[in-house]
Amino acid sequence: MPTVHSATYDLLRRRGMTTVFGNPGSNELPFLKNFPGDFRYILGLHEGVVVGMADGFALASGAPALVNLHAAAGSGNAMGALTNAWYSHSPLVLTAGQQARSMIGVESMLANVDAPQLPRPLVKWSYEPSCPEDVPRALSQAIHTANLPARGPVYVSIPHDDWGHEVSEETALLSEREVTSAALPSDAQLRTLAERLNAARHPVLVLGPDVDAYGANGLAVALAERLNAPAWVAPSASRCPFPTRHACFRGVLPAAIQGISDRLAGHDLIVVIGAPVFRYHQYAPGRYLPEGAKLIHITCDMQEAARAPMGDALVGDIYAMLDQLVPHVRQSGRARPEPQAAPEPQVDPEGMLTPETVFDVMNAVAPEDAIYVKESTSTVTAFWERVEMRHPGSYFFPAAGGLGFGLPAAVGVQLACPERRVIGVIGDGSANYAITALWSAAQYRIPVVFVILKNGTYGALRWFSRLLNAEDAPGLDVPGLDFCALAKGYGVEAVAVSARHDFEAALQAALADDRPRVIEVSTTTIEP
Ligand SMILES: Cc1ncc(Cn2c(C)c(CCOP(=O)(O)OP(=O)(O)O)sc2=O)c(N)n1
Ligand SMILES: [Ca+2]
Repeated sequence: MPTVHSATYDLLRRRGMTTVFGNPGSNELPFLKNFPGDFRYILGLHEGVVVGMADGFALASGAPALVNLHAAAGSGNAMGALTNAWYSHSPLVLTAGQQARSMIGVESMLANVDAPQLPRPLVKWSYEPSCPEDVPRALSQAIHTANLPARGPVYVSIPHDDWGHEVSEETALLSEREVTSAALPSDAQLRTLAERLNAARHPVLVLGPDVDAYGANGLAVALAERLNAPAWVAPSASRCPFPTRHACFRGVLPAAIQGISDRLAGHDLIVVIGAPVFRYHQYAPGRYLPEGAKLIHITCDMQEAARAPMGDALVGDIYAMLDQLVPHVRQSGRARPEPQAAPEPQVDPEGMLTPETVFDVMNAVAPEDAIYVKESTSTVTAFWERVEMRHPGSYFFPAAGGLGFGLPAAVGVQLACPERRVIGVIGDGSANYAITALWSAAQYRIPVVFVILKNGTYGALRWFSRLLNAEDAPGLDVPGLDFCALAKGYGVEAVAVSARHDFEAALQAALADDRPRVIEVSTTTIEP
């Protein structure tokens, strides 16, 4: 007779979920025993690293990823990383070991009291099966829930004395299921949408992370070229949905209400695709829309559509909708937008580099299909201006701004995409939230190039402190960090540089290596 243990591994195998990201406790050992030879376990030394690696892996592979955490304390450590996974529509299946069923009520050690409540509201679904026999079905429901639109993380708490229980032969039916969605508007809805685009005098596209997640970058280019319209990236960009040297490309919108209206002034139709409307950040009240503008929102997420403060919305599969829409959009007679001018090189002060120079060198040296995992908050604008990104899946940034994403997500992305090189571009503040990811990179020989921009401060907070008139706030500097010593302590070779040619040589050497490397670059601080 099959058991909960054998049925679960059969189900995971059938779904291709044979990589387990985890950090174990005693509650997890009955799940991990007799670990099948065709599975691999990627250990993270902190649950924030575990979920960050799984998040990068799921976002880059486009498939659900399995996470196995320790009960309450482990799941609690993962909540920061879950904020990003929730907003990036990351299909993570989090499992957490629970105390034995008879020991939960007395709240013995390692009991996850009221377990399904713990990860909310950062999961689509959260559950603890009412009996051992229901565990395989619950995991099947978790996998399909994570993967159906809008995709997102789910959580299943499993008592450790369930794994040996026998289950019915019928459980095998779970592994045969195919559950897919085909959310397409009606022909009439698509034609109405096309007519609005064809009638617009000055349309503009605002493209978000779900264009990249659905692999619809090429369709976004086709739409922009049909319309001869400028294409902005939606604010707080967590992915790159459009080639950044295309003539229509205009950069990333500011994350401020009035700032967006100012940038889009003069357009009569704003078409937002694959992003919420909008992921504002700094509080800068103003008009939601420029004078005379209407907004249409195309999204895979009904919550995004429902909560927007203005405009019309259409919910469906981003790729399928654009694929059906583009042929109905007439070729515009407007002139194609002019490409943006390349930014001027910066002059570096003695003994350090400007982030702009770092990015100019990175753009010159890195492979054209490199993948960037970014988490240096004050250098985002300079990065998008100077580093060219052409292909889908080229950029990942924490979708909720929850730091501690960059280092582990870079490891997960590289694990998912061994054929491309991953470069982590991490601030010296952010690097500390999940620094133990370096250990996992070393242990599993995952050749990420970690570039740590060392400006000795929380640069973005310096800017915010001026905006919020709190310049005397304490705790905004991070002096005295030695990332070479830290990296070596976790088994990763590292070098510190402060001159252009040294950084260039170090980056070339790191890209030629099949082991992870850290490059600590002394940089100035720039105003975001
Ligand atoms: C988990 C967590 N803690 C604290 C913050 C607050 N925070 C912090 C601490 C920032 C500074 C990051 O500094 P950095 O060195 O990584 O990058 P820059 O110097 O380029 O800003 S930006 C920001 O929002 C956060 N976003 N997430
Ligand atoms: Ca910094």
